[in-house]
Amino acid sequence: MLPNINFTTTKAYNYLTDHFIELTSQHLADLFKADEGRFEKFSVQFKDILFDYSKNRIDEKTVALLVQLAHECELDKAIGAMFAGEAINVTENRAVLHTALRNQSNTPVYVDGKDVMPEVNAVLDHMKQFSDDVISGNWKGYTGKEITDVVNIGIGGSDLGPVMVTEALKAYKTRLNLHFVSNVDGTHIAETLKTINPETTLFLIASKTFTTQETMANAHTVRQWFLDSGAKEADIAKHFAALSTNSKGVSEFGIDTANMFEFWDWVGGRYSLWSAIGLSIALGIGFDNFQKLLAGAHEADQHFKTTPFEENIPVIMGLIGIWYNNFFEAETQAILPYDQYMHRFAAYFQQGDMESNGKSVARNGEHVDYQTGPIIWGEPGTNGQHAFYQLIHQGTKLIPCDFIAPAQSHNPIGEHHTLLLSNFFAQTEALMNGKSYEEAAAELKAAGKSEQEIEKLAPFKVFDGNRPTNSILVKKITPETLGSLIAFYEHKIFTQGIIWNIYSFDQWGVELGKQLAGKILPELRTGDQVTSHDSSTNGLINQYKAWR
Ligand SMILES: O=P(O)(O)OC[C@H]1O[C@@H](O)[C@H](O)[C@@H](O)[C@@H]1O
Repeated sequence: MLPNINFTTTKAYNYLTDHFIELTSQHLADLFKADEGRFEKFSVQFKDILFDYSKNRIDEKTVALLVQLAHECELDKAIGAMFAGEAINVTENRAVLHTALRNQSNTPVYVDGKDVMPEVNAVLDHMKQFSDDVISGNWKGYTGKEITDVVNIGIGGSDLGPVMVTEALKAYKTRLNLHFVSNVDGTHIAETLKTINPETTLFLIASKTFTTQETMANAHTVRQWFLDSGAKEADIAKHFAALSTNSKGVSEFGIDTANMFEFWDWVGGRYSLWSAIGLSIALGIGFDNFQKLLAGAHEADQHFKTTPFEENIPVIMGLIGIWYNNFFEAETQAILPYDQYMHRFAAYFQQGDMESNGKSVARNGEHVDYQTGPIIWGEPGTNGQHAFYQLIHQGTKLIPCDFIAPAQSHNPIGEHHTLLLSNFFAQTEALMNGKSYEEAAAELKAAGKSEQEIEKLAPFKVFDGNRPTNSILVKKITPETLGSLIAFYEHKIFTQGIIWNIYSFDQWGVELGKQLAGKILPELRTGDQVTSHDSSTNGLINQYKAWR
C-alpha cells in the first residue's frame, strides 16, 4: 500500500515555507562565497557518476527539511512497496517491477505469490540466443541471406527507450542497421521502406498491448509490403518478431509465437526498455552490452533502495525538483546533455516524467491543490546555447537545468571534447554568478565605448545569475553508466510522485484523444458533410474533405 499523505500538510512543508522566504533573498554566488565546503557538502559520487547539486538555491537546512519531507511522506515505505511487487499502480491494479527486469542479483521477486525471476531470465535467454543468431549471421532471411537491417515498429514506450539508448550507445553498434518507425503518418514507414530490402530485413513489432492503432497500422503495412515483394506467408516467421504482453494478438497477426518475446503487465510502457522491448537494443549493441545496461540500472536500484536520503542521488534529484516546482513555482525542467549521442535523452524523459507525473488527482481521489509534474524539455549542448539559452540566462522564468556530460568522449577528435566541456563548465558557472552592472560597464569601457554608450548598453548586458543547475559528470557514456543514469531519473520521478501523492504508473490522460479519434475516423471515411461537433471541429473536417 502506498501512503496517502498531502505533503502540504506536513511539518516539513510548513518549515520549508518559512525557510523559502529566508533563502530567496540570498544569491547563489554568495552562498558559495560563504562556504568553501559547499561542493563537498552537496555532491555525491556513485561509481563513475559525479552528481553535483551544489549550484542550487539550497543550504544545509533546505536539504534537511526536504529529507524530513520525504520521511514524513513515507517515501521509504513506498520504495519498499515498489521493490516488493505490491500493486502500487492502483488504478490498473498492477505491480510496478521494471526493477525486476534488471535484477542481476537474481533474488526472488514475487507478484501475487509467484517469483517472476525465472520468467524474466527465460526471456533474457531467448533474447540472447536470438540476438546472437541474428548478429552472427546465423539467422537467415527467406532467400538465405543474412539480416542487415532491423526495423522496430512501436510508439511511446515501445519506441522512445530503444531509440534513445541505441543512439546514446551508438559507439557500441553491431553490424546491424537499426530503423525505428513510430508515427502513423505514412511518411515514416514509406521513407524507411525506401532504404531496406525485404530479403535482409527483420521487423520487430513492439507493443505492450498489441492494439495500439499506430503500431498496428504500420505493422499491417509492412506485412503487406513484405508479401507484395514476393515473400510467402510462411516466410513471415523469418522476418517478423513480436515484443508484447499479448500472445493472442500476436498469433492473430500471424507472427509465430516462437518469435514472440514476452513481458508482463507489471512493466509500464515508459519503463519497458529493460524488457523484451529492448530487443532492438540487444540487436543494435549486442546482448552483452544490453546486459551491462541492465547491470548499471540494477546498481542504481540498489543505491536507491539502500542509501540514506541525504546521500541518495535520485531522492535528492526529486526533492530539489519539488523545491523549485512547489516553492519557486518553476514550471519546467530542462535536461541538457553535452553529448551528441544522448540527443534523445530529454525526449525520452518527456514521456518518462510527463506521462508519469502529469496528474492532478491525488491518491485519495481528490483534486490536488498544488503543482505536480514539471514540463520536461531539452536539447544537447552546445546546440541549445545558440538557440534557447538566452531565456534561461536572461528571461523572466526560472528554469532549473540538469547539465550532463562525459569526461571521456567516444570520438576524441582534436580539441573537440575540450571545447565541448569548456562550455559545459562555463554555462553552469555563468548561470550561477551572472554579471553585474559594474562588470558589464567595465567590459564596455575596455572595449572603448563612451560613457554615454556604456549607460545605454550596460543594462542589457547584465545577468542576474542565481539560476540553479545540477551537474552530472560521468566518466564515459558506457552501457553501465547509461543504465545507472536512466534508473536514477526513473527513481527521481518515483520520489516526486510519492511526495505529490499521485499515481505515477497509469496514463489515463492519453485515452480521451484516442476515443475521439476513434469517433471521427468513420466520419472521415465518407464524403458527407459533418455537423455533429462544435463549429470549429466541423469547419476543419469539412474543409479537409473539400481539399483532400
Ligand atoms: O506498447 P503499446 O501498448 O503499443 O503502447 C504504446 C504507448 O501507448 C500510449 O498510448 C501510452 O500512453 C504509452 O504509455 C505507451 O507506451
